[in-house]
Amino acid sequence: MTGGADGDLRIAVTGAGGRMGREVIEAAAARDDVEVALAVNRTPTDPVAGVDVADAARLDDLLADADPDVLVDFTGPESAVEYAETAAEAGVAVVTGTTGFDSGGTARLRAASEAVPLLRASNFARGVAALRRAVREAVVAVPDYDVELTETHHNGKRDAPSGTAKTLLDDVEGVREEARGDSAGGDGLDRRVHGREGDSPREPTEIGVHARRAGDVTGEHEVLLAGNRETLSLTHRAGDRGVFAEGALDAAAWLSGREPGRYEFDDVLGDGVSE
Ligand SMILES: NC(=O)C1=CN([C@@H]2O[C@H](COP(=O)(O)OP(=O)(O)OC[C@H]3O[C@@H](n4cnc5c(N)ncnc54)[C@H](OP(=O)(O)O)[C@@H]3O)[C@@H](O)[C@H]2O)C=CC1
Ligand SMILES: O=C(O)C1=N[C@H](C(=O)O)C[C@H](O)C1
Repeated sequence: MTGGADGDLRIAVTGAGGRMGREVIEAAAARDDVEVALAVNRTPTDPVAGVDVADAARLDDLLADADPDVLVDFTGPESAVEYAETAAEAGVAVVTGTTGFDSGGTARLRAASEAVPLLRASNFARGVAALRRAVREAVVAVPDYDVELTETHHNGKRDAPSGTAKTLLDDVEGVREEARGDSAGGDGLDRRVHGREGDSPREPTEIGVHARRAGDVTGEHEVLLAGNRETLSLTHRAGDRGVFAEGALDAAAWLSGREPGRYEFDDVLGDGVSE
């Protein structure tokens, strides 16, 4: 790990007043290898875990003053892109867990990653990394089974389906396309069906996607694979947001000092997902 004079990783946190921003600052406070050099928020926010929160509109000047190693972002898709571009101009690496990017936002993140290392992940839980592997393996084993994905989140979540759901769907489609010999690049036969209504039966190439929003559920993802005489259900449940914050800090520590480019959470975990 690279970092400040005493060897600590120095991070900047955007969205410091949000659910995840607070969690990241609290997780950093609980570690002795990470220092929060800067915390910003769009709207005025009281200190978080003793860390003052500055105005995000001044991010460029504040980055120049604080000179952090990595910017850790959990905000919204528009702000995440703007913050990543500001960090790239300042030569600061970026970890973003924000979800809901459109193709334009994704392209701008890619451009930012030409200047600095940028790691984007829809989910920083190690269990989700394991779930992805298990799902890919299961789909290889039963490529003709029906697949339905259900995700459940708290009632404050904006984007649907979740970023993790989209990642899992990409994984399923990639494996199924390969099994069928479809051309690579996501133009295969599979069709995502969001919810269901009407009177026609399910097509084999449908992948059902169901997004539930209720109460304070941190985050649950279930991939159901079903043949005619058996079902296989693979499920991850996040117990609290600390699991995401810890993963994001691990990613920041791993990313600091790397070459510019795009990175994923799997790069951090290597061959294993255990702590
Ligand atoms: N990858 C992962 O492991 C995880 C990813 N996430 C993702 O992280 C993101 C944030 O989630 P969460 O913390 O629950 O959300 P919150 O709504 O609790 O917080 C959002 C934060 O982002 C700021 N923000 C939102 N939109 C803008 C904008 N347009 N300009 C500037 N600031 C903005 C808010 O500022 P303000 O206070 O001013 O409103 C707030 O600080 C989501 O995309 C979510 O899906 C969440 C959990 C885990
Ligand atoms: O908004 C959330 O809360 C979460 N968002 C991420 C997603 O969209 O997949 C990760 C996690 O499920 C929590």
